[in-house]
Amino acid sequence: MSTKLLGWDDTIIALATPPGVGAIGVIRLSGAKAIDIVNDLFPSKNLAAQSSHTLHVGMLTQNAQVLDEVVISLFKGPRSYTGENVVEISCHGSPFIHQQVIDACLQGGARLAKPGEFTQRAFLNGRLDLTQAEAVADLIASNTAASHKTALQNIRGGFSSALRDLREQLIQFSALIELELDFSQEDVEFADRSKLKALVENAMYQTNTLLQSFKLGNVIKNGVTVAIVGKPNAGKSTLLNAFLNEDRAIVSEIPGTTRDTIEETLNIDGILFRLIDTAGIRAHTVDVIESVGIAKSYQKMQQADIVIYLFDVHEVNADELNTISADLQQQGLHYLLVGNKADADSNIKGLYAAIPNVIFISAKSGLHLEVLKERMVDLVLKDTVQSENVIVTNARHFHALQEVLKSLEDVYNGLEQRIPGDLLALDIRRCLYFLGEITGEVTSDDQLDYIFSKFCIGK
Ligand SMILES: Nc1nc2c(c(=O)[nH]1)N(C=O)[C@@H](CNc1ccc(C(=O)N[C@@H](CCC(=O)O)C(=O)O)cc1)CN2
Ligand SMILES: Nc1nc2c(ncn2[C@@H]2O[C@H](COP(=O)(O)OP(=O)(O)OP(=O)(O)O)[C@@H](O)[C@H]2O)c(=O)[nH]1
Ligand SMILES: [K+]
Ligand SMILES: [Mg+2]
Repeated sequence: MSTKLLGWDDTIIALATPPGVGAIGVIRLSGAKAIDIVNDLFPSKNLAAQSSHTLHVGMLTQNAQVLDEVVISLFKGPRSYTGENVVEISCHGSPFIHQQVIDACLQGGARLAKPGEFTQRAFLNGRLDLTQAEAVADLIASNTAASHKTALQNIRGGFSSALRDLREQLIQFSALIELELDFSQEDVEFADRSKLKALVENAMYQTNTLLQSFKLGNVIKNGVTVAIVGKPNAGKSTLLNAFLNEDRAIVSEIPGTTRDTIEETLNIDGILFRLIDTAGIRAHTVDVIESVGIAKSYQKMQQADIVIYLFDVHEVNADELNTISADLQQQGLHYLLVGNKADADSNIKGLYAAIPNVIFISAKSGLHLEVLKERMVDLVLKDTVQSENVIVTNARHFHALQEVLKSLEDVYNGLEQRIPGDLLALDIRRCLYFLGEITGEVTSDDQLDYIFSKFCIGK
């Protein structure tokens, strides 16, 4: 594996716990000199002589000056997270102490770790494959039970093993083709082409399943943006507040109350919705700030995964609603038409007959809010594959899998057209190459640096 990385032999150091005051702060070192560097600051014991996975309490001391009373954890390579010597220093939770301890180690020969560098080393030492390393970053960023679950599943190698299955099928295919190539002089078709076809079809099916899981994966990882749009006074801000169960946005009977967009998150059934309350849209306004706000409403609407078009049931007729509906549809938006203020006596029945998909609510009283939530979840899950299996959550993996599928299609077409085995072997190799790109078997240093740079420092 790559050893060209600059500073690969260095011993690195970083604060592993969040900066700022906590009860305890953990400073982590990894590298060949980690134990020696800390040992020089730890007079009460010879750490180099201690076994791996042991704890040691004592004073951390530099130039006869005590820095802190600490607990030292020893992990001797290769039995550690990174596969190198790892030492963790648990200090008292003062940023001042952390800085002093880190400075003392820097003077002893360590250097500050780059973001993700501990995990990068774990990867380079074969402790994790790339999908598992990326899942570590996802786990840290996870903010719903679902995103936590998929990240943890991927750290344990769920996605890797799905790829391994795929890989084995392709290798089996290659082997059959190679066999044929060995006998090519005799001009025989050794490999049973219908068997080959079945193998490729199965691989295509598996790749497709993984690709289709990405839509759900993306939802799980990044959430769903929901723009609440409509005319002034439709009750958009009231609806946002009802969703959040708090007075987040200003509500008033004055049209044009909301000027700028307001964004808040809401977890419904494990899906993270990013709700955006927008300025009410009206055709004619002389107010400059309001018209800027309206422009922004349109922009948020275009970018949203889901649009809630909210209207006051007393202020709209069926014709107008049909026009609005057609307009949203034409823009290719996923939208829900929601009639608000259905609490008071109203013309609901007429509207309902006109447009059966309308959801009637009262944002003010909370009437049918649960129905709306259900419809939002339905809309998200509508075209997603429900699966207990592996879910692709990473755009990099998704794009590589698309390349895998393309190569498989080439193989399939090649079989149909009875192209020679050596050409088929090339397509298969390309396929294996893209699979290897996902797990990190074939990657450039630049690509790795890019992936790990998105981690936080100390990870
Ligand atoms: N204190 C601490 N907690 C942590 C981490 C860490 O680095 N330090 N981790 C960092 O993400 C996670 C745990 N990951 C780890 C993975 C492997 C090993 C390790 O020492 N593995 C050895 C020994 C196993 C054994 O003896 O049972 C090995 O696999 O050989 C340690 C932590 C979460 N909690
Ligand atoms: N009766 C009734 N009144 C409501 C309901 N929802 C909102 N309102 C009232 O409608 C008025 C406008 O509500 P807002 O939430 O400020 O409306 P908005 O769509 O955010 O308005 P702008 O920000 O100005 O575009 C307020 O007086 C609310 O109390 C409802 O379900 N029933
Ligand atoms: K208003
Ligand atoms: Mg408002």
